[in-house]
Amino acid sequence: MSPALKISGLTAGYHGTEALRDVSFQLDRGQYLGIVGPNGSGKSTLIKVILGLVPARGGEITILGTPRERFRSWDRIGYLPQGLQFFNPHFPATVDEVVRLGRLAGKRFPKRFTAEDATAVNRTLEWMGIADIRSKMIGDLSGGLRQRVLLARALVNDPELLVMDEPTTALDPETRETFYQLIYEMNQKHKATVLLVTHDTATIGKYASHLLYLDKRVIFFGDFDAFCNSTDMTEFFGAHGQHLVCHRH
Ligand SMILES: Nc1ncnc2c1ncn2[C@@H]1O[C@H](COP(=O)(O)OP(=O)(O)OP(=O)(O)O)[C@@H](O)[C@H]1O
Repeated sequence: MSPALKISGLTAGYHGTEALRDVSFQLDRGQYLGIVGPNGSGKSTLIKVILGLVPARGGEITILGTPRERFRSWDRIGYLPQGLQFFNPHFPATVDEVVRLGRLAGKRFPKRFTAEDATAVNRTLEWMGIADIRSKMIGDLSGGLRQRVLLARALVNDPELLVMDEPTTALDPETRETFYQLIYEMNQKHKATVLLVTHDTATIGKYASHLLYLDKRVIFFGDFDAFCNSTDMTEFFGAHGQHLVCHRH
């Protein structure tokens, strides 16, 4: 089977700024990649270039076996953008309607809502534990519940690739843990490939199978054991920094 994602020699930037330099890595189906790195290290840019929201300057991207330029099956990808940045709290929609929108987004015209769509929406609402609030206006919910609704929207098409940019920043520690559990379940039970940008280095080792440490270029890419056993990484981060990522509680 083709890899979920293959990136070779990717470079990108904005006007005078270089954001990504010669980035290469490959993620196989079902792997869970944690993307970490300091502020401004290009993590969000990498996600946006993969999704075609920011143009690449050079290099190649293959998504689910198809070159990025020809990839059109966006319903196979679930995307949860950074924080709640694209969310307007006055958006006049119920929880149910927001999740339905995720279902309609992948369709061509005429965008009809079918019985199969209704089943997928119901199943996802149940799974996310938000079926009982389906008629509530999204603007009336707490940040944690709202984020869960947006995750439901990203998951309603049963995506093969789930892409998330710092999804837990607005959440309290308990809600954050529940959120990580839901994503982990998606990865383990549904075999979805996960790409998660996070500053939560102390938690990511518990869930992710692979780690990408980015600082415009790739400082490290590989599985967690390789990271934890790497003397290069001990030198780079210091033993304490390496341990913070490697302890798994
Ligand atoms: N729209 C933009 N226009 C111009 N420069 C940008 C834009 N977005 C990001 N940059 C710059 O590109 C570089 C990489 O930014 P990016 O947001 O990808 O980093 P990041 O690792 O996601 O950061 P953070 O951890 O703070 O979210 C930074 O120098 C940033 O200032």
